[in-house]
Amino acid sequence: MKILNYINGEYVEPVSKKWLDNYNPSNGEVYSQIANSNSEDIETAYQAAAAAFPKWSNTTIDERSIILLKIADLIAENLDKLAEAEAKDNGKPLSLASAVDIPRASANFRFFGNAITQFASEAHESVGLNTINYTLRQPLGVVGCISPWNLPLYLFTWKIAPAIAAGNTVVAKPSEITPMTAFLLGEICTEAGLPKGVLNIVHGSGPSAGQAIVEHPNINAISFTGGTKTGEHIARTAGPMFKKLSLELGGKNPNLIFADCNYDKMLKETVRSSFANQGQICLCGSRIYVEKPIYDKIKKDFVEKVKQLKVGNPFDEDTNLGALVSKEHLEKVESYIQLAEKEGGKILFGGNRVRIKGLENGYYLEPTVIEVFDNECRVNQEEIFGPVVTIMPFKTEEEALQMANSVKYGLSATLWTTDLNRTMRISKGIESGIVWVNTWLNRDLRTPFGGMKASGLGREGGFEALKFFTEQKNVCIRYEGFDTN
Ligand SMILES: NC(=O)C1=CN([C@@H]2O[C@H](COP(=O)(O)OP(=O)(O)OC[C@H]3O[C@@H](n4cnc5c(N)ncnc54)[C@H](O)[C@@H]3O)[C@@H](O)[C@H]2O)C=CC1
Ligand SMILES: O=C(O)/C=C/C=C(\O)C(=O)O
Repeated sequence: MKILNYINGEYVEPVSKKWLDNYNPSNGEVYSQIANSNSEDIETAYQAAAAAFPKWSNTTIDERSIILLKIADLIAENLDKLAEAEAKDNGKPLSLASAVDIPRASANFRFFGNAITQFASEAHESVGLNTINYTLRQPLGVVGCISPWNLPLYLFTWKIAPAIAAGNTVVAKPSEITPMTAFLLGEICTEAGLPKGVLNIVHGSGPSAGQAIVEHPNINAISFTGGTKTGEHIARTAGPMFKKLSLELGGKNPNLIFADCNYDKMLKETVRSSFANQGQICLCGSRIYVEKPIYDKIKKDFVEKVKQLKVGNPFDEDTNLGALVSKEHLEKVESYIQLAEKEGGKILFGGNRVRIKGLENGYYLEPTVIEVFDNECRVNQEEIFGPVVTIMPFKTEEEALQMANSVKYGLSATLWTTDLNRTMRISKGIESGIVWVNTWLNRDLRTPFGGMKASGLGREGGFEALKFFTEQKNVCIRYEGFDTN
């Protein structure tokens, strides 16, 4: 099977006629071919997007909204097909793709289809000066959206939906590691009546297709989610071109657990925040810090719960962890487990590959819990992005906050306590864009979403995303007033 580009409303082969292998992580086999696009394909996609822009940017808000809501409906109607495609392409449990990834992709279109009808700009009357200022919020033109492999359709649509809702036209590239659901989205957009050229989906590698989007002189903004190193590289290219940039990058998120927490709830959610999606979510709580009096108890109970997780075929109903996304990624995660041992960490559970009968070449790894004794060790500082968590105790609130903040990242943090004053103090002091208290990955799509420090630039979500995808223009009008004499 061939994964083709979707340009100007048509599925087309890449100009080079070259292809990349697409792997099924659950068995390590190549099961389709991906268009290996280059700058020529990006130029074709750009031309289609540029041609569509004048009409789309003048399409009424109602019409845009109706089309976005239709796309949302069609994603929901195709839930089973899309969830199966996602599980096969990514290795994640089908149950997760069905309950989280695909419903959220639909929700992204529904949310921005509705949000655009409520988006407004400001006016400032200069009283006594016969002057009124009003601020236009105009679409940027052709914009680039580049997304990663961990939540493929979920994050692809999280960018595309606000971009087109705001009247832009788009050249988008999903990850070459998980292109399948973005490929399927093309036909859904056609069926929903999205005019040709409004969304162009180009497949291919980061250094070729991705780089060509970022370098294109007339693609005016880049919305990117992915690794921090790639984000840095994109910023170096796009910054001097004065492109608008939204960067949602890596995390090394602390999970601070205090003795006064609701213990059972905390334990259940901490297992989820550690290992959901095989730990491949930038928001996973990969550093667990526990207040000393309950440290030994949590360590024991947490490990007991983790032992019960089933690593297995993504298509089995009782699978909790599926396969990691690629062989390279599996090896990267394993290298951190080896490093942990060298650094003096203690593997409390896991650390080994799992062989699944009939799927022996799949990329399976045990959920792994590592006790660390030095917050500065590399496994506690660097993003692993896999089913690996560290755990260590703290004595005081000040120490917990200091350890939580002493990494280069600042995406999210989770706090478990029933003390309101402590909640307020820590939420204020913590260096992260998102703080969850007694919950995790609890998402209201209206809220600003993104990180500080090396976790990125700007915020997605709600009106923040619509603001990102529009340019403000202030119009100042002096008028003749009434003669008051
Ligand atoms: N949301 C997150 O926080 C994510 C973090 N990561 C982290 O990044 C590490 C590397 O994973 P990768 O798959 O290599 O992610 P990546 O950051 O390289 O890939 C994300 C997207 O960027 C594209 N890309 C790569 N190089 C590009 C370039 N020069 N110009 C434009 N686009 C480019 C890729 O094709 C993909 O669509 C992971 O091990 C993980 O630690 C990976 C995926 C998501
Ligand atoms: O918007 C969300 O709910 C989650 C986003 C997650 C990522 O951006 C990620 O894991 O990269």
